[in-house]
Amino acid sequence: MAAVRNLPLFLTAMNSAWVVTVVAIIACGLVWRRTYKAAAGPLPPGPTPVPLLGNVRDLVAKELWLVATRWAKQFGDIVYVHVLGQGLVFLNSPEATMALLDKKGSIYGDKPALVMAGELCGCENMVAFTRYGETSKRQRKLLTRAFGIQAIPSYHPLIEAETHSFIRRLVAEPSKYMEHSRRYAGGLTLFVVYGYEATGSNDKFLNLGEECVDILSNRITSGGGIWPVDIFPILKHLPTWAPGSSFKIKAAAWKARMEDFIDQPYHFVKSSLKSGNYAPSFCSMLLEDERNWNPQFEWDLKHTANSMFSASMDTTITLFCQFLLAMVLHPEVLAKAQKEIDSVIGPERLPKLSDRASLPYVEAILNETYRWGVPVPLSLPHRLMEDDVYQGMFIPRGSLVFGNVWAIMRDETLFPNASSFLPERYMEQVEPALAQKRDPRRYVFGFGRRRCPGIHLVESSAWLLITTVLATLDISKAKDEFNKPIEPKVNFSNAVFRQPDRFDCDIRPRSERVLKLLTQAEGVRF
Ligand code: HEM
Repeated sequence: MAAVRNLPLFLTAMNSAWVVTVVAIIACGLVWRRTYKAAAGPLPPGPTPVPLLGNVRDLVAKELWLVATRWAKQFGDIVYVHVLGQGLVFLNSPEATMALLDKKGSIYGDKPALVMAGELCGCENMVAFTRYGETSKRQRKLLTRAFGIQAIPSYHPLIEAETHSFIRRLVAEPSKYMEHSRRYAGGLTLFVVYGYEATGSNDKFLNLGEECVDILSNRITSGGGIWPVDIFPILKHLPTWAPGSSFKIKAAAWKARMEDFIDQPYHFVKSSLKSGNYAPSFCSMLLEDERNWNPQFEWDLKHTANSMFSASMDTTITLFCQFLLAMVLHPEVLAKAQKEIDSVIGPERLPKLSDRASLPYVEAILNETYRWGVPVPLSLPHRLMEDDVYQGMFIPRGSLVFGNVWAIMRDETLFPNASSFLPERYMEQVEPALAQKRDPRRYVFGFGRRRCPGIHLVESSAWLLITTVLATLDISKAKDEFNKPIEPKVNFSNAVFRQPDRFDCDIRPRSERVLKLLTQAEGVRF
């Protein structure tokens, strides 16, 4: 997906003679490759490519998932396109995603090699960028120990505390809901990962973390993440005085900030551990046994820990904003959920994670928020490590494979009236096999060996977040000067996350009693 966004720009920026030469070389390679591979079966169907450039013109930066889903309707479960010979495969059904990304995870578990983001900007050891192999296996092992389902209850008290702080900030400045959700996601991750409690919105690590997420999302991957040096790695050897080498100077500056963010919070945990004054966290849990303190282990730990901040920010903000939007558009759902919460929890306390089993309608809202909101509609691409064949179709090694979560979550046969927000669909009793197939968690957290390791943390934190919002706040459309409701204008400009751009809404506390409960909860840390 990343490749796609930058290519037209990239091509116009290059010297045209050079482009023609390069394209010709790639085309020869392609022709050879296709002839050679014809025996293995046809490529999966897809829109007709133009000679040499492939499907460059078919790919768009904005809401590519809509285009990919139109292809799914036209060509079926699996669609193949290519850009300058780089294959992109879209898997559009539960069956295709499970058969390939899950069941054949050992050959579909790689990630694309990005010279700029990885090697030059220092992100190559972030979990989401790590190539499949020994490093990624060691990182995943650490993540499973600290974020496996059995570890999550130890984070419950801090999830509750961060949720209450978030609601207090929302009450104080409702129009800044996006900033608050960013602060919530960052604060929760810093605490869970490093045991570091951010102080206010001008906190040093929060600021550094946000600066790095900004560098990553808005600079390194702003045009889609593919730079000329990713296509022609030889460019990395350009001296910094040479024309066209400014990317190297930028990369060096960004890398320095990334390294600060890898090192500084990690040193904080180590010195807190030495002083004996620390809050339990992902790092402290793994560092408590000093026998582990060898260079390899510490290197893995600090890079793994650092990956969590950027991985959790946009996903968490997107999920919250989708939930908020659903409540603005569906007052009947909000009212029904509040009725359930009031009857189960009553007016004397705030919700707790232990209330979960007693609130089936709230559970249905969370399910429907994942499904309707689809936070990462094309998931993140996996790189196929060996040639493969699926239903007689040949998938070349090196293809970037996307699970088209959007197409699955909008499949009318699985979800009648799929574009409507209807939590009731998750209240119906259905056969266990169908319930499993319709469970949005199977898709929205990615696939196979790269599936999101934060899922169990999100399951608790997102549930408490939406339940506490429902219990304490009224949400509705904003009003104009004539007191007429303003329809929220919804636009999705982010290329990877389906994060609604800021929209108008009205958020206010449900009652004086709620404000009192929130004040009482203040200062109760654990
Ligand atoms: C609503 C919240 C979240 C959603 C929807 C989400 C979704 C995803 C998706 C779709 C992927 C790509 C999986 C793939 O390549 O197949 C991913 C990867 C990842 N997520 Fe999450 N995520 C969320 C929150 C979090 C949180 C809170 C953390 C950490 C505390 C986290 C840590 C990661 C990491 C480290 C990866 C990279 C895994 C790898 O490549 O091996 N995520 N997530």
